[in-house]
Amino acid sequence: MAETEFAPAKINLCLHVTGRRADGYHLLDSLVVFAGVGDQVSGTLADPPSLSVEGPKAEGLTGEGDNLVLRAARAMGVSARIVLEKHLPVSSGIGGGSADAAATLRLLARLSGRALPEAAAVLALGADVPVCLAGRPARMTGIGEGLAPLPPLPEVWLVLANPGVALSTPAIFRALARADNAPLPRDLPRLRSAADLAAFVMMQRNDLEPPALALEPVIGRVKAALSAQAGCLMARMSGSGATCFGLFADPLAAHAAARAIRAAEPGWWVADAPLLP
Ligand SMILES: C[C@@](CO)(OP(=O)(O)O)[C@H](O)COP(=O)(O)OP(=O)(O)OC[C@H]1O[C@@H](n2ccc(N)nc2=O)[C@H](O)[C@@H]1O
Ligand SMILES: Nc1ncnc2c1ncn2[C@@H]1O[C@H](COP(=O)(O)OP(=O)(O)O)[C@@H](O)[C@H]1O
Repeated sequence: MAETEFAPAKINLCLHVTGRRADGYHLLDSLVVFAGVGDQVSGTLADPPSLSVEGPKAEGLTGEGDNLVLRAARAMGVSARIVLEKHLPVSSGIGGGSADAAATLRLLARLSGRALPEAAAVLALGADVPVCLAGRPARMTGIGEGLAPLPPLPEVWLVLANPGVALSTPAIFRALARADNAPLPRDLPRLRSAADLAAFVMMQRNDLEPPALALEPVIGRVKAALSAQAGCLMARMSGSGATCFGLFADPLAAHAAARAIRAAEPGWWVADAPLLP
């Protein structure tokens, strides 16, 4: 029987780049959360393995061997017939490929009864795959292998907007002016309300935003469109872009904001969803 796993969008509420390793990978200090919008990975055990990609964002992604779903299946050593229903825009800073890889690992572990791969093999799939596999709000450090769970966060809604330009993660890291930026505060304050969370996040940064903005000035319009919506507490770019998020205390305001942006910018991908606990 086919089983399904949800692959939620990953949002970097803040992303401080604090160093660069000898191999070129960057050290990060990031608050990572997940939104109730994402892809779906379904499958059954089958030989030979196969992947079909469906859904509104399937275009541009093929069932070829370099798809992160198939790479994750190979890391599990499990042969399955898999269907990826793609809803998240590709190369957009919300970790769609990493979320798909993590969902595939969970799915195939469930179907086969096998253990998940070792931490190093999970990280080798992508720096964002460990946090996506954990699937809980976390402070992410190292290149993505350091994970500390965050204390419970307040109820908050996210509006995500992407202008339809794909940004390559390595290109954005290459364009970063300096890698030795200040980390997040050592101790995070207790965040009791959406307003507390937004006020704290607003004092932090996404160090990848300036290079992304330089390459794709439209990101400035995306952030401005989110910030201009009634009830938007703050807006910022996620990951290496170009998706930006807005934080909202009120789900109706978030929904109205998403509808308004969609109406004004029919070419953009826009979603509203709760922050997942
Ligand atoms: C920037 C972040 C922030 O969460 O998110 P996205 O923008 O991809 O969503 C991640 O670190 C991306 O993770 P992921 O997309 O899995 O990256 P990988 O495939 O491992 O790496 C792609 C390339 O990005 C660069 N890279 C990635 C991670 C990192 N900590 N330092 C880097 O310098 C390297 O050039 C690497 O070759
Ligand atoms: N299942 C997948 N979904 C999205 N991208 C994938 C997938 N498999 C491989 N990729 C490749 O991974 C790269 C990064 O994709 P993605 O995870 O969407 O970026 P980001 O982490 O910036 O949101 C793209 O070049 C894409 O072609």
